[in-house]
Amino acid sequence: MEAATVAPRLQISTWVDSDKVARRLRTRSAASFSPRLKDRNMTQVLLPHLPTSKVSNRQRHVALEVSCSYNNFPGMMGSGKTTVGKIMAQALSYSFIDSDSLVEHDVGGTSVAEIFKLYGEGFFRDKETEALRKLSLMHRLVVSTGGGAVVRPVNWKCMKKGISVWLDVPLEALAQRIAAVGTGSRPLLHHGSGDAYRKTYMRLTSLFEERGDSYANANARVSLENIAAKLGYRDVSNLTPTAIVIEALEQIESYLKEEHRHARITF
Ligand SMILES: Nc1ncnc2c1ncn2[C@@H]1O[C@H](COP(=O)(O)OP(=O)(O)OP(=O)(O)O)[C@@H](O)[C@H]1O
Ligand SMILES: O=C(O)C1=C[C@@H](O)[C@@H](O)[C@H](O)C1
Repeated sequence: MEAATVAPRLQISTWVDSDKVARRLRTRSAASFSPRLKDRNMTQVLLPHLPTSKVSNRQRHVALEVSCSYNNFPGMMGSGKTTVGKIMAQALSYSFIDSDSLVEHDVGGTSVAEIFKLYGEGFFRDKETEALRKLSLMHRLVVSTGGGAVVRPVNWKCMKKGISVWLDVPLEALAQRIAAVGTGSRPLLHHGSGDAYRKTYMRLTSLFEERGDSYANANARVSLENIAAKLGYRDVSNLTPTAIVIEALEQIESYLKEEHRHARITF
């Protein structure tokens, strides 16, 4: 379903008890949600405006009907697409899938690193395009796309069948996360010797120079630096995945509102 056809279904401005939602968020570690209108393939998400501690008791919340049935997360390696995507899927009562895992499955359970080694990057990219095409036909799904999926325009045709949300994480934070777990499973980073953080940071910098413009094609952008600034944190490493999911839902809501406004002007 094209996002533009989804926009007119957006509903906003529901008032709920902020403390209750904050309590639920703390205990469930995911955005508070209540499945609704299942027959129409919709889910209502209660979305608190952050930070809850800095606003009055009876605070405005947004009820967002996400009637688009396919969301996807492009972003650099290690940006948290899997972590954030799984929580988002749980919040929406959608399924979650990682496009790299689908490629691995389609190549007989061969890991991405092995696929690169045995058949080369071109073969992997073709399989990735095939996987994204299959996924774009599915419903009620959140997808974590491979970090390099954004470079092929044909992949965007698939990703734009739903709403794409770019997880924008500072390269320093990415390099720290990746260096901490090692680069063995990431063939494009697994080169050379020396300090793991520095090597990873340099490689990520050159990949981002090539791809930055492509990530910006996404319908919405979630900047960890912006969330940290809103919450008064100095460092993005203090952000919980739940806070990132909430920001992602807010950005989707803004995107849909803008699409709705645009559709009303056009028609
Ligand atoms: N908000 C966060 N703060 C700190 N670490 C995080 C956060 N989100 C994810 N991580 C960690 O970063 C690493 C990468 O996360 P994840 O696998 O979700 O990223 P990804 O974008 O799916 O990566 P890839 O594209 O390489 O598969 C994991 O070790 C995860 O625990
Ligand atoms: O950024 C990339 O090009 C990649 C990211 C991973 O998700 C895998 O898709 C693969 O390692 C390539």
